[in-house]
Amino acid sequence: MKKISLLGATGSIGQQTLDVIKCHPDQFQLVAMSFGSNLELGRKAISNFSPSLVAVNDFNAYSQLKEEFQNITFTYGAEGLIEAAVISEAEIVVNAVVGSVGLLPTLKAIECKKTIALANKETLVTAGHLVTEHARIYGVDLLPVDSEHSAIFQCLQGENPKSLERLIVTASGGSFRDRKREELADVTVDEALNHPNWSMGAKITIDSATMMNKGLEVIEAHWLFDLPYEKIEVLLHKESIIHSMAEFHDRSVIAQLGSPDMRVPIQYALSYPERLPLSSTKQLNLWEVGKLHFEKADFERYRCLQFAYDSGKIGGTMPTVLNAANEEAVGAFLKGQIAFLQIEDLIDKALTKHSVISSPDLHIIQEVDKETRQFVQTLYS
Ligand SMILES: NC(=O)C1=CN([C@@H]2O[C@H](COP(=O)(O)OP(=O)(O)OC[C@H]3O[C@@H](n4cnc5c(N)ncnc54)[C@H](OP(=O)(O)O)[C@@H]3O)[C@@H](O)[C@H]2O)C=CC1
Ligand SMILES: CC(=O)[C@@H](O)[C@H](O)COP(=O)(O)O
Ligand SMILES: [Mn+2]
Repeated sequence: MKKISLLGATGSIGQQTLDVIKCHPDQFQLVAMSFGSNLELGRKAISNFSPSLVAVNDFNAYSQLKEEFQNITFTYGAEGLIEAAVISEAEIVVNAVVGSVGLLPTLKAIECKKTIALANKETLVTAGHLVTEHARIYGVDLLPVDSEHSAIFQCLQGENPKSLERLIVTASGGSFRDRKREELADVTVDEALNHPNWSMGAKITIDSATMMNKGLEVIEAHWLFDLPYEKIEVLLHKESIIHSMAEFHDRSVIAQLGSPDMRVPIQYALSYPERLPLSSTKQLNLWEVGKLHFEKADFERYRCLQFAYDSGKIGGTMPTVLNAANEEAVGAFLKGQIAFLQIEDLIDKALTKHSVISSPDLHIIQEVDKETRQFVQTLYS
């Protein structure tokens, strides 16, 4: 029985993780969970899984639940999130919170030698060098949940990492893939939230529409698979059937395919190195799909992709700025405070202003994250 602590239980990945746990009660047990403020889903998860510890970010939600479930331990705020990440009963921590708030609990969980099933890509973007170094020092596995990285991880099983030549990360193109840049000036939040293939949380869906999601994933791949940016390519593939590919030095290319369903990579991270059945996911019949399409990524159409490659290559605090500026700009767009194309402009301004600091420690990362958010806020408020 693998005992799991789930950070971000009320989100899109969190809910699908609970679904996987429910399908395999003989394999997985939820011992702790965290969420932000979604009382309804939080309450439901507590009733269904009876974890021994629940961390709630919102104080009112925490107070209410504490009254309702008197045999469960509740904790709240940023400290609470860390308590859930380090709980001694858990051997695996699924990090499914959104944003760089996921960094500290990841580092603390690694220090407690938990296996990390990582959905929260912002953690690796903002401080990939710290997280991977920590994992190496403490001898902890960082298992990818993100579909592209899980695909690559699956393609690499049994292979010698030295023979890996190139990673090909596929991209759906997001909500506006059939529109030209000139047609994006007045797009609405609802239109941007309408992803063609995946049902996901709001922030990642907007990232997918700007293609920042793919940029973040390139940086995530750099850290997870230890490859230089020159060997990581993005390929537009609108069906999201091939989840990514690995090319080896004999020019063999191995791909992982499947119907788009995040429960597959979530379950693989939880069951690794085994595979478990997942009969509720749709079987892939390529005759039903008919054709698969591929296109070269266009860096002028998708400026965020260029920002991400540039920041990743510069390294140091630049990816921290990229991530923090993006989180702020996407948050402002979702609240109707800026237009869609301003997301790119705000990120561009934050990157241009920043003087990079190399090999930053945690304190510097946190300071740069905070300063970047404050700077971006001055640009639209
Ligand atoms: N959704 C997907 O299919 C995929 C997601 N990912 C990545 O996984 C991560 C999660 O994405 P997704 O599930 O879509 O996001 P959601 O927005 O759906 O869920 C985020 C979760 O984090 C919680 N949360 C938000 N802010 C805080 C905070 N300050 N402190 C504690 N908890 C907080 C939310 O709680 P509440 O809602 O209760 O406030 C919720 O449980 C992201 O990094 C994303 O990029 C990667 C691949 C695919
Ligand atoms: C499901 C998943 O892993 C997302 O990150 C997905 O890849 C988003 O789709 P895009 O390819 O449109 O960014
Ligand atoms: Mn992805």
